[in-house]
Amino acid sequence: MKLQVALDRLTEEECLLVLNEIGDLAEWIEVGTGVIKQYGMAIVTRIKKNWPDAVLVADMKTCDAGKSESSQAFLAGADVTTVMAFADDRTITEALRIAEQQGKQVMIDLLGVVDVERIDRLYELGARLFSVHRGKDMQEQSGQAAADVPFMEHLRTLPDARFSYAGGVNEHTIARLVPYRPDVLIVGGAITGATDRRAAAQRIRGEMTG
Ligand SMILES: O=C(CO)[C@H](O)[C@H](O)COP(=O)(O)O
Repeated sequence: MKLQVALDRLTEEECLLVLNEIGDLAEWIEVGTGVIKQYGMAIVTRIKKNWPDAVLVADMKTCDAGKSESSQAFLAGADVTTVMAFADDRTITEALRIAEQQGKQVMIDLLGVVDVERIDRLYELGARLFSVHRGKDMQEQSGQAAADVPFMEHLRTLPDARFSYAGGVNEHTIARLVPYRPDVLIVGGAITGATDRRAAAQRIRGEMTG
């Protein structure tokens, strides 16, 4: 299980500061959608240059123009770009085609998906990396997304499929996720918003392996 640290709602300098503090504890680094909107693709390039060994995820959340947005992300230095599961099939296939051409990956964000049939269709289209995602605004409601567990169980049955889990993961909620063996755990605020970020990241890593 890999740790992906999500850089969300931070300034460029804060992103670099966070990575200096905890970058060695995360195998995957995500440049958040809002950060990309604020600073453009240049911040993806800058982070890749400073952290060349990490798997760099540009959280583009593409929902149209799959070819051009995926190309943009990969050209900037991303290893993985995100595409929304509800996008048109053509958007998905174009993003997957560009990724394959360039030896990169597309992570399909399942935010908003309510049935496993869509997951099966995405798999049929060639998607192999998924993100089970409980959105920031969804987290305002109590409880977990009803589909989280069925989605994780279903994804485990698909040959070669890998998945991440994102949304409200912290040292308390992690215990319920570990049994489903996500390939990547995405953690944003619980690390970036902690007073002692390194201690928080270390505790989360401890929960992942322990
Ligand atoms: O949009 C995201 C992933 O697509 C966020 O980066 C992810 O949900 C992490 O957020 P947090 O841990 O703060 O809830």
